[in-house]
Amino acid sequence: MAEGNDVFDVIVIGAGPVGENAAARVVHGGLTAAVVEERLVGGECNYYACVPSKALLWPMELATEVDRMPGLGLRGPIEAPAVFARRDEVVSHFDDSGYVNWLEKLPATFVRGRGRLAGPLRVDVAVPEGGTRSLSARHAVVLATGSAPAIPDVPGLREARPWTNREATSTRQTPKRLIVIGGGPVACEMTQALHALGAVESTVLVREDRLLTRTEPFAGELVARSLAESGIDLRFGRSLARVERQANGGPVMVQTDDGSRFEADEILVATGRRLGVYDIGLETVGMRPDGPIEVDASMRATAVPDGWLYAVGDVNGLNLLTHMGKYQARICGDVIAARAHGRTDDLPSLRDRADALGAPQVIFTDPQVCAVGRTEAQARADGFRTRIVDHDIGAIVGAQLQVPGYVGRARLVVDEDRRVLLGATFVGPAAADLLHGATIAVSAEIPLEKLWHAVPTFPTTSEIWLNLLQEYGL
Ligand SMILES: Cc1cc2nc3c(=O)[nH]c(=O)nc-3n(C[C@H](O)[C@H](O)[C@H](O)COP(=O)(O)OP(=O)(O)OC[C@H]3O[C@@H](n4cnc5c(N)ncnc54)[C@H](O)[C@@H]3O)c2cc1C
Ligand SMILES: NC(=O)c1ccc[n+]([C@@H]2O[C@H](COP(=O)([O-])OP(=O)(O)OC[C@H]3O[C@@H](n4cnc5c(N)ncnc54)[C@H](O)[C@@H]3O)[C@@H](O)[C@H]2O)c1
Repeated sequence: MAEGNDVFDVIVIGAGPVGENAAARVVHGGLTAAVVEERLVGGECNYYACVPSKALLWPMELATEVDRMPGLGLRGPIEAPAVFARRDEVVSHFDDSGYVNWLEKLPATFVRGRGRLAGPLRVDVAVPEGGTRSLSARHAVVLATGSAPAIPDVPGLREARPWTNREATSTRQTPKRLIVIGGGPVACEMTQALHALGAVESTVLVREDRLLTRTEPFAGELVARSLAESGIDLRFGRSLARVERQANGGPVMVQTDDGSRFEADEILVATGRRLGVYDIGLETVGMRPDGPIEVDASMRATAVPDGWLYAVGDVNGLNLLTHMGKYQARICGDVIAARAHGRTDDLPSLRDRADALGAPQVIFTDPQVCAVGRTEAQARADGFRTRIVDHDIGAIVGAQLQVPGYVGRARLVVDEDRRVLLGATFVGPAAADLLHGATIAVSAEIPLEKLWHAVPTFPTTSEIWLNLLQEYGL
């Protein structure tokens, strides 16, 4: 291979949180790296997903908590312009120069443009000034191309220029009448945020018969109850038949398969993700863009001979969550460095265990939905002899002190043969604080008899652990 300025040990395509972390670990491991990004360094997560959505949600959550506490209370509605201004701050006003500096200081070489594989260990970058910059890698190419919003193929939907997470999280104005399509985390979080910020007439059209279908059924039920109590109109079992909006703008009309019609100022499509496998040159290395990039536990793409291609984050479809992608990126960067230096590459820390155990996730609705590991249904489907332990979080003194009238529920999924936790779910206000204990218990497979000695403090909500273990029979 010809050596020159554009030859690096490793090339990372995509500089979302996951690509950035892969590059940092590669450099930390003593290798050189180039990072290619066509849009903003920081990725969907930092500008149009996790970070801005939470900036829009926190005020709603705080306001709700304050309103629940006797003696306090919100005076007047949330001031949407102030919330949008703070959102703009946390997304650095959509300026990625801070992240670019961080990358360059690693040090890594930053290349702005669209990257495409151009055969083994080669990447062509279509640069903004026109033309192509050809890069070569000595050891590995890492795909961290993430995902983009998926828009279902419904007559008139694209022509109606719907909002996706990108418009919803970056808006500076709230539509008064909003229709949301989908019942997953994006639909639930963004409906609540926008409703609190002025979308007074919000309607959610859900294809299934419940919200958040990947979580325990009671999680979707509690979130649905909360949405309905705040005045959000939830319609289950509805599929889109047709969407219409005049070419020159105006209201949008949605017809569902049962013939019902809904009208709103804006429609938000929250129907999942299109993985970043298209137009990235997969065919030049014998692959096809027909699904997630399948990887082994060291994040190496299984379809490519000689093991030089890796895929981390949303693009491998394992768990579409920032913290899981970053975990994979740490493994991937360290494995690449170990292999390049001829060091042992099969240490336990160099293999992905967490994805298969079940990723921890917090859905930042009110109530929060916090889960790790398997649900009851998943555990049974996977053939475990399973026992379920449920408890009302509202029965815990600490929970009632913190949130008067606390409504919430917790569930442990126990593997009866090994007496370890397969999963845990906590739903309720501020329940996120309970999750990491569960994540440790599930990932370390701590026997319940040992967990019994992890004494929760009084009076905190963590005493739910004591009640759950007592309920189990300890
Ligand atoms: C509204 C919303 C809220 C979310 N909230 C949370 C949350 O609270 N917590 C959580 O853990 N997860 C959350 N997620 C999921 C999270 O955003 C993703 O899991 C995360 O962004 C994945 O990171 P990534 O780096 O793999 O991909 P991305 O963030 O999508 O970044 C990929 C990057 O690659 C670039 N790219 C793609 N193709 C190319 C190419 N060919 N050449 C050059 N560059 C390219 C893109 O421009 C992009 O910058 C949320 C998602 C949404 C939509
Ligand atoms: N706090 C968090 O951790 C957080 C927040 C937001 C998103 N995320 C992650 O981002 C990813 C994307 O979230 P999402 O909510 O967009 O996707 P999702 O796949 O979780 O949910 C999509 C929803 O849209 C529905 N749907 C799909 N196609 C449809 C169609 N053609 N017509 C009508 N409905 C349709 C599905 O039935 C489902 O209810 C997920 O993996 C999610 O976990 C995480």
